[in-house]
Amino acid sequence: MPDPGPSPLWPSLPTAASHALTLPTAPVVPAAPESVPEVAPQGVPAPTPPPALERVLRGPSGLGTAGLSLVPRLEAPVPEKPTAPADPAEGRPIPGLYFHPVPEPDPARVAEVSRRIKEWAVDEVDLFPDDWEGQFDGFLVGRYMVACHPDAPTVDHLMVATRLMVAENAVDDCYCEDHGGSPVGLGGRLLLAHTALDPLHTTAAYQPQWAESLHADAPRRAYRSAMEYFVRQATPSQADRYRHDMARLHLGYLAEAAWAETDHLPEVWEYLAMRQFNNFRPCPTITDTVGGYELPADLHARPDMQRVLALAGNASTIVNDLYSYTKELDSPGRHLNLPVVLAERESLSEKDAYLKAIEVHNDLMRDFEAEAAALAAACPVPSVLRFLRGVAVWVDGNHHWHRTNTYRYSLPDFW
Ligand SMILES: CC(C)=CCC/C(C)=C(\C)COP(=O)(O)OP(=O)(O)O
Ligand SMILES: [Mg+2]
Repeated sequence: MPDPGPSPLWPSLPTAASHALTLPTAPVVPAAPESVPEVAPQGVPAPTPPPALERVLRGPSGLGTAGLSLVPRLEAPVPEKPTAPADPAEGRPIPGLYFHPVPEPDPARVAEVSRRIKEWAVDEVDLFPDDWEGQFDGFLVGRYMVACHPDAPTVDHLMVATRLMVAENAVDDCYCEDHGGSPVGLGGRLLLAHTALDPLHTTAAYQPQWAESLHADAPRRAYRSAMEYFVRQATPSQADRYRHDMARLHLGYLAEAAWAETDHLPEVWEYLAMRQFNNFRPCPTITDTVGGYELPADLHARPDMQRVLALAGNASTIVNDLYSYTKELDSPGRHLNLPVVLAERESLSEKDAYLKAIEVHNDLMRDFEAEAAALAAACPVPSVLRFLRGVAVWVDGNHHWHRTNTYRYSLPDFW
């Protein structure tokens, strides 16, 4: 595959902030956070931006602003042939995948987030039994979140994203997948867990039983606590956005489970529709909360913004399908992912299906970048620009984590 050349989104756009700095492109608007309810259990090429827009995207220039020149979004070296990584622990990128490398996440921040998240998991929510500790550590969530949110102003902001990420994975593992999960009865479990995010409002007689239920298992304890921290940092509309995205996620889990129960093999487009919901979307869409500012609700709701977010989530999620392919082949039963569905539905060899899935991913990435650039040009509001950049950096950080998490993922032997 030819080198993709400069990023079509914003050629040398600074994307990652030193945490000592505030991004200059959008004022940090610390809007009033949503209050915690008392009863809640406490809990291809895109258009080139015009010069003025490009200046905003790049941040300041001129004398004295060098320190504000944030880490650039690096270009993707796309190797024709796999190359052995300098350090085998770093993993290697999927040959032919279109992605942007990111700078190594700040090790001091990674260490602090890792320390604090373990403390939260063990002491605050009793997340896992002792024998799952290795898997918790191997998930490397501190590195993941620092890579995805380089503009977070403080470690506290990073922790908001990190707790949610851990909680989301706890629900997926314990309710849906290989830590006791099952499609049977999933709807009931997910709905009750969803009330940890979107509280039940009922009569005084029934409220206490509901509040108590949120402590009944690790996924609910994690959702309840992570959401409580989140709403302290988020505005009401940011919290509402997150609840909507999580409802989408749970709908996706349910479709996947229903198909597993009836042994239904979806068409490729049907699989892609399910995966648009069973998707990383709730993670990049909190980038403004984690960055300490707000993308106003009416700008978030714009159809062109919604399309950008769906494409970003879809590209990020197909990255997971590609990097987790061998792990999922080794898991019991048939685990759906894009290469598996392509192989079955389009009668392709495993290798050709995997290569086609890479192309699907690359098309999604390019569409995401083109649509984001078009939106930036059409609506050059500072919070929109910063948000789009935050989403793009999240996509890149997500790829970085998948590539480098060799504890969890390994590539198939297709090259
Ligand atoms: C963090 C978050 C919102 C996760 C929701 C859904 C999810 C776990 C993924 C999109 C990752 O996919 P998958 O379940 O296939 O994960 P692994 O391949 O097991 O890492
Ligand atoms: Mg997967």
